[in-house]
Amino acid sequence: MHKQLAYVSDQADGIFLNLTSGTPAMTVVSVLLGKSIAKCQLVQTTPQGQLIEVDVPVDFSAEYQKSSSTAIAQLASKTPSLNSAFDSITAKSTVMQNVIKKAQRLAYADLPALLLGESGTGKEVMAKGIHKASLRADKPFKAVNCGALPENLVDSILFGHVKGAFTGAHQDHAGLFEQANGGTLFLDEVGELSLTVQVKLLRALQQQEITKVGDVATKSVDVRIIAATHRDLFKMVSDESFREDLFYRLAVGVIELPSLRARSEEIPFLIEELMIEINQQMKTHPLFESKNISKSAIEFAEAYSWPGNIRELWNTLNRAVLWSEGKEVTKQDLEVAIISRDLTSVNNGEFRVPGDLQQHIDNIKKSAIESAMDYAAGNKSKAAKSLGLNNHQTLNNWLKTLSLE
Ligand SMILES: Nc1ncnc2c1ncn2[C@@H]1O[C@H](COP(=O)(O)OP(=O)(O)OP(=O)(O)O)[C@@H](O)[C@H]1O
Repeated sequence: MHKQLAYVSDQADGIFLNLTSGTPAMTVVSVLLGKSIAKCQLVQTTPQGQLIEVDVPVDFSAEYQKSSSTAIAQLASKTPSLNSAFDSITAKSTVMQNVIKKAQRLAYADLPALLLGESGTGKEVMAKGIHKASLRADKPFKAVNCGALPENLVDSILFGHVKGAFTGAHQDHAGLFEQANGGTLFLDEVGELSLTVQVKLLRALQQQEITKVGDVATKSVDVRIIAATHRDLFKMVSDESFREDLFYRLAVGVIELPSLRARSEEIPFLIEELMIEINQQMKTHPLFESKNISKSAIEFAEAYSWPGNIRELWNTLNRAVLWSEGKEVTKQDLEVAIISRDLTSVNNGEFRVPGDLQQHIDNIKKSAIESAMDYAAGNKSKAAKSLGLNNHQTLNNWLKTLSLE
């Protein structure tokens, strides 16, 4: 439309723009263009089919024209640029880019969101992104792990309490709903909530008000809920361990975070970013030297299944950087650094231990001993103590068996 108008305005003596046709967003674009670039006469159609002139008493300066045309170009483009709120989320694969586009749309809509996905797939970072991209960005973001809420304190943690409500309640306490008022409350692992708490949560969401423990008055709260779970909530609803009414209240905008294996093309980019972060973090350590990672290690990482997803990748890289001997993290360093449940996992029906388990244990021991000896400036008793060993004799045995002497 921008191009068309610019072309027509060169040719014609006068241009009329009818604001009635199209969506409200198109009307806004027409007014902006008509009052700035092409200086059109704005008209609209009456219900009787007549054309009447519209008076829009604004004029845009040349300065504004420049910025408005960028904004118009963005408005008109099919794929709006991604909000910087999601910058910390690596999304190189098509599947992740689509997830972020959905999340961005959801952020603007201010609806409850439900994030599904295996552990470590980035549900919490996504919740933060949605909050930052929303109109609530300058209001609080509070997060709670529902799986870690003690049953006897859950009311107080979520809804708060007044002084004297129970033994130990020495002063009034604002619960998470009140602390997040105006902003977002992230309910992580929502599938872990007991049925009793689910009822209380549902009530707070339905009525948009809370009652503190020990209080009679209610308080209105305006909180956007983003819930997350690695559980199959649909199944939980069908076997009645999760309330259906609460499910439908939370599952308005559902976003599924894909596992890392489902977006393995992203692994090299993630590794690159995580290595920069790890090197940066370790910089303060006096014995640390910056490390890079070999091509074969990256290829190994791309082929590995990462059951713990990005969290596991991050932890494994940290361990590999810490224990690797050279300046480059090798495939073997990475294999050795993979611990976690994969050690006991069954692959293709066969028990599989990635890498050499004894080698892995020896490497950990060697590095720990070397660091302890550095720290103790060669004093074996001090080094043994710092390693948690009972006496330096045990350290001597270790030094011998690991050929460090
Ligand atoms: N796309 C991504 N880009 C970069 N880092 C990411 C990405 N997704 C997740 N991470 C990082 O991976 C780690 C795990 O992410 P997060 O805690 O958000 O996962 P989660 O799905 O909420 O896990 P859980 O279900 O166990 O709570 C964090 O350190 C996070 O910063």
